[in-house]
This record gives sequence, C-alpha cells and structure tokens, in this order.
Amino acid sequence: VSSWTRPRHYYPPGPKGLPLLGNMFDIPMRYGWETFANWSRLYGSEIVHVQALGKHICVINSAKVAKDLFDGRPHIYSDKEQSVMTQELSGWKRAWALSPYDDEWREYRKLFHQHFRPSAVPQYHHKQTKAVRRLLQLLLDTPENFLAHLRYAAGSSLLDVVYSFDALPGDSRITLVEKAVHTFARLLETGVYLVDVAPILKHIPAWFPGANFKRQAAEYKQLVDDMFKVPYQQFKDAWRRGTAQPCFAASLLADSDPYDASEHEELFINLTGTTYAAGSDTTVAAMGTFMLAMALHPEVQRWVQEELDRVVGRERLPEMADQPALPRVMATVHEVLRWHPPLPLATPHRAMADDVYAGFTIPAGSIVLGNSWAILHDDKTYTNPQTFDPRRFVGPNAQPFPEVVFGHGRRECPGRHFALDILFLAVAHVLSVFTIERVDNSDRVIGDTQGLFTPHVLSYPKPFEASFVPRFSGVESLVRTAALSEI
Ligand code: HEM
Repeated sequence: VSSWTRPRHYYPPGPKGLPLLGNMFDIPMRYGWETFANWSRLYGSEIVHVQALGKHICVINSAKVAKDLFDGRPHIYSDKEQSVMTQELSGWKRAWALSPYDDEWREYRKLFHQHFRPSAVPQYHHKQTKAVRRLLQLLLDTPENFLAHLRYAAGSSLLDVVYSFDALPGDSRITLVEKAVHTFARLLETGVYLVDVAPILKHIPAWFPGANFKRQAAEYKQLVDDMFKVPYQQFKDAWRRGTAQPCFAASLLADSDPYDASEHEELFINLTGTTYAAGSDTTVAAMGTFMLAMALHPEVQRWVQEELDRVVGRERLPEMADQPALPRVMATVHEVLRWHPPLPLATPHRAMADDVYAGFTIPAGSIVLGNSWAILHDDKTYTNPQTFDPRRFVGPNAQPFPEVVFGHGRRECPGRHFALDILFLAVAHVLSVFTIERVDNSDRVIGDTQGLFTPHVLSYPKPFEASFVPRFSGVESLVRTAALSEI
C-alpha cells in the first residue's frame, strides 16, 4: 500500500546505474561538459540526471532551462554544495564564492558589488593597463615563457587592485595563489572523499592509518590560509605605516568604523582573498585561450589588426577609451570566452528544496550544474559552434553575448565587468604590436577540444608553443617606453 500511495518521482533521464552503486562509474571525471552535452542529445532532454552515494546530480544543458531555474527560481538554486574535505578541512571555507546562500554571503556580495560594479571598475583601468603593458615587454624579452607572463599579468593586476602591491615578475604572492588554487582543482579532480560521505571521520587523528586525507587537507589548508592572510597582512602593515595606496582593501578599511575594523578583519581577509583567487586563474585561462585561438587562426588576427591599425595606428598603444571604436577586439574577447569558457560547468549549485520542472523531480540537496559549455556550443544559437569565429558577434545579425560564461542566476560572476575590461586591453595590446605564430611542432587539431584543453573544472589550453613577431619596426621602442612610463 505504501509503495502505491508514495508519490512517484520522475528524475530527468540519464544513464541507467548499477544497483546500490548507482551511477558511480558513469560520472565523468574528465571533460564532463562534453559527456553531459552528449547525454542531453542521447536522451533527448535538456536536463540529465545521475545518482551516486545518495547524491543526485542534475545537469542543465540549455539556455532556456538555465534561465527558468537559476534566474526564475533563485530561492531554490542559489546555494552551493558544502564539503567537509574542501571547505572545512582544507580551508576553502574562506572563499565566499563557495558559501551557502545566506546572509553572510549577501554581505560579501554587497561589499564586492560596491567596488566592482560597472561604474566602479573604471577606477582600476590604469592598473589593468599597467599590467598589460608590462606583459608586452615580457613578451618582447622572453616570448618563450608567454604562458607564465599571462599569469603575471592577471596576478599582478589583481594584487595591485586589491592590495595596492606593485608586484614584479616572479613575485612569490603570484606563485602562492597559483599553488593554492591548484589545491581546489586537485580536490575536485579527486571527486568524493569518504569524509564527505561519513563526516564523523573528520575527527580521526592525522597519524591514524588510512587518514591520508587529513594530512593532505592540512597541507592544502596551510597554502589556502597563506593565500588569504599573507597579502592582507602585508597590506595591513603598509596601511598602519600610512604607505598603502588606494585599492579595494584600503576602501574597505576607510569605509568601516575604526572601532569595528578589527571585528571585520576576517570578513575583509575573506572578501579580498576571494577576489584574488576567483579572478586570477580564470583570467589566465581566458588569456591563454586567446593566444591559442590566435595561433590557430591567422586570418582572425589580420581581421582584428586591420581595425587596430585604422583606429589606434602605429604611433601609440590602445587605451580603454578606444573600446567603442574596436568592436572586432570585443568580438574576439566574446568568442574566446564562448569557444572555451574557463569554467565550462560554472561552479556546482545546490537545490535548497524539492522542485519539479517539466514533470521531472529535482530533489532538495541535488548538485545542480549549469553546463555553460553546452549552452555556448548549442547550434540552435551559435552556427558552427566548434568553429572559432569572432565575426559572429558583429554586424546586424550578431549573435547574443555569451553571458553564461560567467555562470548562473544570483551566483553569476560579479567580477565580469572587470574581467571583460582586462581581456579587452590584453587582446587590443597584444594584437596591436605582435602577430602570434603557431610553432608547428605539435599535432594539435583545430576543433579537437580534448587535444587542446585540460580536462578539469577550470580548463586551460594545454601547453603549446607560439612565437610573437613584432608587427612593425617601431614596436620595441613603443613597448619599452610604455612599460617605463608605467613604473
Ligand atoms: C574570464 C574571467 C572570469 C570568468 C570566466 C569567471 C567566471 C565565473 C563563474 C562561472 C563563476 C561561478 C558562477 C556560478 O556558480 O554560477 C564565478 C564566480 C565568481 N567570480 Fe568570476 N570569472 C572571471 C573573472 C573574475 C574576476 C576578475 C573576479 C574578481 C575581480 C571574479 C570574481 C568572482 C567571484 C567573487 C565569484 C563568486 C560569486 C558568488 O558566489 O556570489 N571573477 N566567476
């Protein structure tokens, strides 16, 4: 009788799992975005579902469903999954990008928004320009290390904007964020830790046989804590000495009541550290994809360079003020992000209540993934989606801005205006003075995503070689003079 009267749940379709184990062996650990998009086609459903270890995972593969759920039902789909291993033991609790959807998150988001909304971002343009101009000089001097130089450009601009540090190449704080963010990628690559299935295990001591995870978490936590605390403490010292320059951290302190400031210390550490951690690797990945796309598509470079020569000329470097006159540069930025979004599955959201959509049940506690990659490679919206072609974003029939690159609903990336501006500056500067040439020692094939990009949550181009050929005789003096004037 009870099985007759119990309400029936129709989960979205997906691979048929094994008894007890569910879909444990179906969940893709590499290039998940492609597998989920394939399942969506195979099962003829925009939402697909798998289940393992008592957890439901629902993956949304279309713009319409993503809008309906993430934007239309924010009270259900704005939460984030909490993991004992990641947040609690490895120190990632500080990152409010992973926080539950609660009042504390609202406070972080409000403060962040005040400093990174569209009208606030122009105050950082000179710092972003400085970082990009130094990138040009590094590309001129040691072009073979171009991937490391991208990390410097993204990291140094954020260190400057957040803490007013003038970081030079090789700065240990840039390496620190790289190592700390790497721990997050490692945690996600590993998948499920036993301690997340049985949280009581967190109490066993690190020396206990089988407690490897505790030793690993302690190592990760040290790096993560350092990433949050070291730059903030250095900034605080400068602030006390009265030598700190205007920056995000300085306005937070200046705006807060001095008597409350120490109470807010943890809030400020987490707010500034998350900005730096969330903004650096994503920007590095996008800049790397830009370089790869250019190396593979000389005809696109010529198309953009024709515009740059016409608008900027060869006597000066581009500036933020040139943006309205450079639609091809902006189209290239959009296409880079669409072609290979740095976070192809955004970040996992969590359903806060049972929900029913199109007759399918999405149970409370489900992990809900917005498959941005699938949405951006949907051939109903983007013709020939695998092809890198910025021309799709200009002219009267321009395709829509690929906004899901920046995630979904209330958790959408609040740093996107800042990110788009530094990417504009990087593309405009690099293509003004260099032609990027492919070094043909690889068997990379255009359109082969798996051959070109790394397989995990934050996906970068796999290492590749390219050369940076100055486009005209005045490049060297233009670049060196600009870099000097930025010191
Ligand atoms: C190309 C560069 C970037 C990309 C592709 C990107 C993408 C994303 C994505 C997909 C999310 C998660 C959204 C979701 O879960 O639905 C996110 C969150 C976030 N991003 Fe970005 N991002 C970029 C740059 C930046 C920058 C430069 C900053 C800081 C200045 C930043 C700050 C943040 C923060 C604070 C969050 C957490 C928001 C929240 O949980 O409420 N991002 N970003």
